[in-house]
Formats: sequence, C-alpha cells, structure tokens
Amino acid sequence: MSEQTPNTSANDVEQLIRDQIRDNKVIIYMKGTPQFPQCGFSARSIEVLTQIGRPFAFVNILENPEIRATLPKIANWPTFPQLWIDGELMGGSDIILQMYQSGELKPLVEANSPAA
Ligand SMILES: N[C@@H](CCC(=O)N[C@@H](CS)C(=O)NCC(=O)O)C(=O)O
Repeated sequence: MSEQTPNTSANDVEQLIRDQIRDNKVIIYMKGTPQFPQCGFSARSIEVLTQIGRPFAFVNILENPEIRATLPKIANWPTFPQLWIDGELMGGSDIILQMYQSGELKPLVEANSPAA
C-alpha cells in the first residue's frame, strides 16, 4: 500500500483529488492509516482490503483537512471511508463489506491492482 501525501500548498484541492483517483486505481480515503485506522468504519474496510491482499493506495483525511472538506462534495457522499476503484466511487464501509460478501469486490480489486 502506498500513502498519497499531497503537497498541502496545492490550491486546487479538487484537481488534486481527481489526480489521485485517476492515478491510483484502488484508493481508499480513510481516517488514520491501514496500520492504525482511527475509526471503526475505516478499520473494517481495511480488514476487507487486507483479506483481498492486493496493493492499494490510501489518503489519511485526518491529516488532509482540505481533502476531508472537499471530497464529499465531489463524490456526493458525505462520510469516510470512501473506496474508489478505477475512477468510480464504490461507497463506504457498509457497501465495501456487502460487495465483499457477495463476491463482487475481490475480482474488481484484483482486476485493478496487480499482485505486488
Ligand atoms: N455508513 C457509513 C458510516 C461511515 C461514517 O459514519 N463515517 C463518519 C464517522 S468516521 C464520517 O466520515 N463523518 C464525516 C467526517 O468525519 O468528516 C459507511 O458505511 O461508511
């Protein structure tokens, strides 16, 4: 997994987010880090991604307040975590879990993230 650490002086946060989503086919916006999630919803989502076992990018929105404020508007999704795959918002923790349990999520992640 690779942490996306933007230049906080970037004045176009929206463009920054769009670049992150374009450049990282599997990316999760979360509270904390995969090693130390700081919210139960983020922790549950990371458990799922860890089970799938493919590399993914993440952004710790607690360290990126501009992204925390801007992404919900772009995504039309008010909360975190947010999992984006191939430029599309999958959803938050509930949906991630549902998609995993239905067998939908694993092949989608695998198709978008080669084994490390
Ligand atoms: N049902 C949501 C729950 C997520 C949620 O409620 N997240 C809250 C608490 S971590 C949140 O992001 N609030 C907005 C914020 O803290 O900026 C999901 O499935 O992801």
